[in-house]
Amino acid sequence: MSFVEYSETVQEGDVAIVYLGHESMMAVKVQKNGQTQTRYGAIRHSSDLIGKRYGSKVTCSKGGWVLVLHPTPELWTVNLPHRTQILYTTDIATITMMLELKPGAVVCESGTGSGSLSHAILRTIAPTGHLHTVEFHKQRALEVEQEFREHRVAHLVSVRNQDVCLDGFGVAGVADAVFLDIPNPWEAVGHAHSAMKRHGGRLCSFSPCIEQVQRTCEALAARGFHDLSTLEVLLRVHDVRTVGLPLPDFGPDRTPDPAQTPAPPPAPHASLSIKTTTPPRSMAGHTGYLTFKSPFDLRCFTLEE
Ligand SMILES: C[S@@+](CC[C@H](N)C(=O)[O-])C[C@H]1O[C@@H](n2cnc3c(N)ncnc32)[C@H](O)[C@@H]1O
Repeated sequence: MSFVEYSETVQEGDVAIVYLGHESMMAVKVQKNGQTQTRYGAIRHSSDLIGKRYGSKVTCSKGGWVLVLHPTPELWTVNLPHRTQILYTTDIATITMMLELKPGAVVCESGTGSGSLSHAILRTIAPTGHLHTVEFHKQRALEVEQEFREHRVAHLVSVRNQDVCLDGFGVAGVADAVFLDIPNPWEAVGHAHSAMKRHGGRLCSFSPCIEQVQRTCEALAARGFHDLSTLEVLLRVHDVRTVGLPLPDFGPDRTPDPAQTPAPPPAPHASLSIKTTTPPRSMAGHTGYLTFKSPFDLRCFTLEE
């Protein structure tokens, strides 16, 4: 198992996702003689997991069953141990698209936080790209490094335990894209500029507050970044369902019938069954503003030296 390569069967040392239901999953480190308790009873790793195909149903000790799933960055995002606030898949998808991430890309990121975005970046830039990620909290940097090893993506990422505003990303002139998720991104704009390839690249900064966005835009403009755009991603998921629509009753048919037979009475409570969608009654609200050096700029831009 690796987060960037699919395997057919569960092996000792894998991180598998145990799926009890859409709202109930957990990441499990598969260990010889290990056990995991669920509300359906225990799962014994040696007999119930190791050697089973990913996607299999596994029966727990109390008779209920769960599914054992191959990990993906999306499943990791909803199951990872939270050490910080994290980015979720709706924002991550937009960031990936707007930064034009693809296999082989070199990306700089700070802060690493809980590694939610990092895993999605790694899956996208594998097998030949590289992520340089900077986290100034020592324990968080160590823990995420350990996870990258366990998820077998460590060869694609360098974790640096330093302050990105003071010490930058530790690389110069290599990045196709830079991503910032720190409280004071305007202080890291100069280092983002130095990390990028000389012929340019893409930048995104995530901030929850509009005052942070304003300061970041000022710093970006002062550094020669142009065509800035800020967007907010709000997802509305509509419910697709079947509804019954009552048919109107227009009374008996009064057109003359040549056969003089009385018109049949309308069917009582006639209704039509159709598929339709209903908008959500509530939805996830604001997460943050994403400020980009806009990819809609068709000119090839050159960073000012
Ligand atoms: C909100 S979290 C990032 C979450 C991450 N994007 C994710 O999806 O898991 C912000 C992280 O930035 C780190 N941080 C804040 N300022 C920093 C700086 N100047 N240099 C490096 N890391 C910094 C914090 O320690 C924290 O772990």
